[in-house]
Amino acid sequence: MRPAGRHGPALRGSMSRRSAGSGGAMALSGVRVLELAGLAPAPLCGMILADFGARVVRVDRAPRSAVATDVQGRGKRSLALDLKRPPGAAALRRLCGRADVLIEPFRHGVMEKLGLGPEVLLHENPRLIYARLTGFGQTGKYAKSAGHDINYVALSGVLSKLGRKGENPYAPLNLLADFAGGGVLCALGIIIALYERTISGKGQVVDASMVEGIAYISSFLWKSQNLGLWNRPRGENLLDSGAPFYETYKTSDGKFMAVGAIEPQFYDQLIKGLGLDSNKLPSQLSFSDWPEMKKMFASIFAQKTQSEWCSIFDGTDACVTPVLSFDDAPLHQHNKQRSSFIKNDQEEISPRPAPLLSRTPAVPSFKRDPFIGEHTEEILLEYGFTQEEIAKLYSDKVIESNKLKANL
Ligand SMILES: C[C@H](CCC[C@H](C)C(=O)SCCNC(=O)CCNC(=O)[C@H](O)C(C)(C)COP(=O)(O)OP(=O)(O)OC[C@H]1O[C@@H](n2cnc3c(N)ncnc32)[C@H](O)[C@@H]1OP(=O)(O)O)[C@H]1CC[C@H]2[C@@H]3[C@H](O)C[C@@H]4C[C@H](O)CC[C@]4(C)[C@H]3C[C@H](O)[C@]12C
Repeated sequence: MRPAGRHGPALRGSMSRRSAGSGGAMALSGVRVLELAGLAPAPLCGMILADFGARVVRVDRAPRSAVATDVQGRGKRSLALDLKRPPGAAALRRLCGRADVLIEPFRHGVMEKLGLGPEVLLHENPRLIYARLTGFGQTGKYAKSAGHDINYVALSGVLSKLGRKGENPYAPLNLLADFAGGGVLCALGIIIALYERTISGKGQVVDASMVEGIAYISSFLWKSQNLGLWNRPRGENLLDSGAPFYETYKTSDGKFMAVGAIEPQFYDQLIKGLGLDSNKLPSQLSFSDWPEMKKMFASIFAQKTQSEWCSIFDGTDACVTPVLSFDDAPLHQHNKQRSSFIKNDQEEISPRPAPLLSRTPAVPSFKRDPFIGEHTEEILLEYGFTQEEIAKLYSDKVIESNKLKANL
């Protein structure tokens, strides 16, 4: 269990609770999703769908792994099922027969080995959206290779653009491939396929490769190659820490300010806020002067606290904002005014689902994440299994239930 947040009730109830009902049904209400338990990308994809109303069942492994690794289980229920046992694979086929979406997070070929490939499941349920979220995609030299976020960002070409002058390329945590190019784009692919199904009545396979996902998201970098924004070495360009007006700077209290004053009219307000005279400075886009300008800005930002700089720049168009910690971000006035962060029943703070729909917004669950196997029986009954069939699956050790722990 994650440490309880240190914040008061201010964040709680800042959104209507799903159990309290929030007027209209959510956009994905009624959509049945089966998410085969994976590491990080697929869990985010499933959580996005659950936040917007889909009924997401996470299919965990039985026998249960010691540690539940899905920290993105919000709004999901858990069924523990051994897919390697034929009755377990048969049970998943039955579940898929009544589902709208299947999300599978394994490397290419695993589902086929289990007898659960698209040919089988789409034959039995032609309306199924079969989403395959992988690092390298279902084909190609690396299709059966292991990998993680950094490998995918590297193969996409994007990693070569990330990092400061003179340093190695740097992957920003596992945000770009796992989440932006993986979980989020896979969810987009599923929604697009669901929309198309309203016209054709047919499902299809979504081949979500994280390499291609992050590459696609970086289209701006590719298509702006001729604008002169990226033709200098890594760390010497406009947006990759080369420019003094697109950088972070340390303040006297050891915190940081983020500066993004790109356009001349905003840059002028930055210079004014720093107490400088633009007539005595080099031109904003004088690349050769950028290193010295950076040193000058750094020495000025070091003279005041983060709060003092906020007093100077808040409300201006200088594009200067405080670099907030995870403790501070939920409490910042702007984020509080928009309820951008929520606190669940376990006092855990996390970001509100985005984007905010005006009429059918996401209403995230505030309950704790499910224990592995917590809803096994409930789900099987809901999907048409009889008590006798469930008892047989239990006795064959194909399924596991964790109901007791949940009731403690
Ligand atoms: C979660 C934290 C953050 C990780 C993010 C990281 C940076 C990433 O990039 S995640 C993205 C990884 N890539 C993909 O998802 C692409 C597609 N998937 C794959 O390529 C592969 O799945 C793989 C490479 C990720 C893993 O390969 P693996 O060989 O393990 O699996 P597959 O080939 O896919 O086959 C799956 C097999 O499993 C069988 N299966 C599946 N479901 C069932 C079922 N229900 N019943 C029975 N069997 C099932 C299936 O049949 C396949 O079997 P075969 O292989 O025989 O065919 C993590 C960061 C740090 C981690 C923690 C840390 O490591 C310490 C602990 C270590 C401990 O071991 C676990 C707990 C930890 C706390 C650990 C927890 C988390 O992982 C982290 C926090």
